[in-house]
Amino acid sequence: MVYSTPAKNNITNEGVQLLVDNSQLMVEHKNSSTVATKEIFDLEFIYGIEYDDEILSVHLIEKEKEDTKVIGEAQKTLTNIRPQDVKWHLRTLQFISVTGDDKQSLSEFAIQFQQEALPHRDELPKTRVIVVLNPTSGLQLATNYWKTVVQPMLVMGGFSESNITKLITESDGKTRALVQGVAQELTDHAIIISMGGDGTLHEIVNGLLDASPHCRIRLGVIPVGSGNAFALGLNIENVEQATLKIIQGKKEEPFYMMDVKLGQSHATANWQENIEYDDTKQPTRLLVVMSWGFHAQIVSKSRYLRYFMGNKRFSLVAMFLLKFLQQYPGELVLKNAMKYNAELERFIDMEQDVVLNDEFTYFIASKQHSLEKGFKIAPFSSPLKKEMDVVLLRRVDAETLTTASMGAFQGGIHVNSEPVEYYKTTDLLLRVKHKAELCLDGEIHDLPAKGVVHLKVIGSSSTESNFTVFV
Ligand SMILES: Nc1ncnc2c1ncn2[C@@H]1O[C@H](COP(=O)(O)OP(=O)(O)OP(=O)(O)O)[C@@H](O)[C@H]1O
Repeated sequence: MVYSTPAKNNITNEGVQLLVDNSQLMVEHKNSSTVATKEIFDLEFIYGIEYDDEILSVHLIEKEKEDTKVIGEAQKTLTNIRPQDVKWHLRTLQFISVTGDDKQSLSEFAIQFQQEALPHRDELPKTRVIVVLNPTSGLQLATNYWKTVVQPMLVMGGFSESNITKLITESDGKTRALVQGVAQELTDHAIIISMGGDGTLHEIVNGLLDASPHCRIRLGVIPVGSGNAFALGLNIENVEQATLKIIQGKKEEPFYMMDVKLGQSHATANWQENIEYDDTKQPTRLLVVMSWGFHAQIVSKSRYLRYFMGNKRFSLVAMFLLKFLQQYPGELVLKNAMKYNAELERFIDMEQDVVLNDEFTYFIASKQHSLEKGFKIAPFSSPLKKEMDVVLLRRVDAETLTTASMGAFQGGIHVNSEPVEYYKTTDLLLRVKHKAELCLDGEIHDLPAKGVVHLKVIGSSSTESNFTVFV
């Protein structure tokens, strides 16, 4: 529906015509010349609309101009190939009526405009919000983002300050128990917001599942970590956009994770049927990745560079590991698998279990398409789909692995090249020959020789749990 009103810019006093059409707000400037210039704002970027004291305020997020510095193809290396961050900022437009007679028109416009742009606005003041903030994630900007962006947006969007509780995470896995405690007291439709990276989200989701509250819980993911793979999997790239999704509440979906069990099997035949699982450990569900070999080594060796180097640390450690490239012997079983066929550009059902007994150079099982911004290692993976994606390379040299990694940084084109094997599965078993380090959602775990890792895809909404994520 199209509706409009005359108004004046509250700061410049310039006369304008406000018009909403086709999910856009148009502000037509009535200059002294006969030609009116127009500014257009998509309603999807609006997080607050107020009509107060006869002033209409429209709060929105806006993309800043991108730095257009382009690196030529030939100059691209693993250390300079990462994409630049696109910055966003908050902006407020303010309008008043032109004459006393127009007041009615402006206030009616405001009501209609709010109903269209923010249809869930009336539910927000009574909604309970728990923000779990990790001040140490990524470049340690979470606290600053909370004060300058997230909290002001939530309140302006309609949440009540008295219904928002902020919890600060604790180190060494203690956040999981903290969230478990909080989740037990939550009522239906409460929102839990993760303000951290994937490690923080991992603890929050595991804590929620431990509590298994019988009410519906809604998860908001605000990426302030280094990788932010889960947020990227939902195409959420920045703090402003993530907060907007929670306020607008347009779409919420259940998501899928990988339930992981660790064990050991010394059996020579039929080892998959003879695994001794370590039942002393708490259940663990992965939201992002299980890796072994080259990738797990990058994560392991770059752990202590987190605060100093941002994501460049991964490239630096990768360059070093490529010089001393190792192969990792093991046995892999993928059940209900599909394999990517680059020529057909689709996955093909495998009639039988995929069984590989070989030396692996690179191995990841991922629920997300990108492990960090730009690094699209499993291009068709999604947290909203029932499969995990497995990307592997066997017995390759450093040059082949470098080419594949560069392909992942170029939109995921590596999956079209011969040495890269790309599968989808719901059930995976891996037995390593030698003692190994595994990366489980960014944390390093030791596996003994003949150690087994078993991954199964599970959903966030089931008989035991019921939670969704804002998408
Ligand atoms: N208050 C705290 N002090 C020190 N460390 C903390 C604190 N709270 C959480 N941590 C640690 O932060 C780590 C998780 O960080 P998180 O994953 O959110 O950020 P990141 O590693 O920068 O991002 P990503 O996982 O997306 O790459 C965990 O190791 C956890 O123990």
